[in-house]
Amino acid sequence: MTDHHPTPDFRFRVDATDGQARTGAITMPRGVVRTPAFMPVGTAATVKAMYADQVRELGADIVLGNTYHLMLRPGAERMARLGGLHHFMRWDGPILTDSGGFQVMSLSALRKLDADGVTFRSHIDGTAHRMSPERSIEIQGLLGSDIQMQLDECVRLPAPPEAIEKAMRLSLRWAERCRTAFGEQPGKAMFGIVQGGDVPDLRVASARALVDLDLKGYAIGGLAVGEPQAVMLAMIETVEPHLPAHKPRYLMGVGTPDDLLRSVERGVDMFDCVMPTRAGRHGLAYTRHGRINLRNARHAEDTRPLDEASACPAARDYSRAYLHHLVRSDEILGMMLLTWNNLAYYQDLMAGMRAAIREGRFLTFAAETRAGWERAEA
Ligand SMILES: CO[C@@H]1O[C@H](CNc2nc3cc4c(=O)[nH]c(N)nc4cc3[nH]2)[C@H]2OC(C)(C)O[C@@H]12
Repeated sequence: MTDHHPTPDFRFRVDATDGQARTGAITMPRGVVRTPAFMPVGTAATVKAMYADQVRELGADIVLGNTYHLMLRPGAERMARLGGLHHFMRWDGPILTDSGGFQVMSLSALRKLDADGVTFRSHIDGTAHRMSPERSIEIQGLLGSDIQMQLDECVRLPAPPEAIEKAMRLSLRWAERCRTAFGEQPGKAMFGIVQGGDVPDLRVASARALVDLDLKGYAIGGLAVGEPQAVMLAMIETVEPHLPAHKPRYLMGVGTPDDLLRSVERGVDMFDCVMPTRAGRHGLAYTRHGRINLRNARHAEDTRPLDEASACPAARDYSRAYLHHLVRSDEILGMMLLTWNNLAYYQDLMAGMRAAIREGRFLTFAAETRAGWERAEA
């Protein structure tokens, strides 16, 4: 496989395909993102319970930050005065930032959306804030983001088709305004976000209109909001043929290990999800043998590690009995070790997919991976 090095501009290369699955890399000044890629979520300038060095060592090339959280605390202008998000959190690789619209609608109180943006009150201290497409891009620039997301409106499903269409068209207008505000930034990218809910015609219209804007990458939004996996997969299948093969596809907020396998199979290149980190904090371990709830009493005297074959110390060097004890005791180390294990498992899964696609055995890899989850624990 051709090795990849950072490049002065933003470039995406597909090295191999297997069916619709692709593997390659995004190269940019701050580093190389091997695809398919999973981005650990670093919402408030930290991947919760992890040191940035650990996140890098377990194989993550890029992390996600959130405009909504960082504009409220510590503040976009303050972050710029402090040298930007990379310096602040000691992450020197690429960072992708979400634009804030989704988080405003899912986290803030008293929000009002209009044609020019969204007005809302902070969930932290109740202060009033205004976010327009231009302000969202300005904030992402102040943070120093390498891949900036357009401001969009994500409608919660189920919703009437008229509401879905209205939000999709607003998001298209905001995509144009974000592209204008972003301008030309050679080593960086602004991605559009395909909306359209669960209405195929609206999904296609959204994708085609965004492709006409000739953006550097395309996200599929409006999913992973509680809809059945079959609906999510159907929307990927609907949108994928209308997205250019030579640009990255990013499925926002996804997902479980099974979601990742099925979405990569359908041509998705990038993912982010709070699942591995959030589950780790709640005592849940993702492993090759499936998901294990360490709170369960059956682990109380189990001296085996989570996975003796793992390169991750959290998976290899600690007994399930100890992890059970930490979780039952609400010890901070329990959250740390299970977060570490989960992120390492997710990165191992992505690395396994990349190799399998290169070797033309993706479907076999997927089947073997699922079989490993089914094999009931001894
Ligand atoms: C497993 O954690 C829950 O699953 C949701 C992740 N699902 C998700 N879908 C998304 C869609 C969009 C979008 O359309 N546009 C923009 N800009 N960003 C988005 C971000 C998204 N993340 C989390 O969101 C809640 C709060 C529902 O719980 C988490």
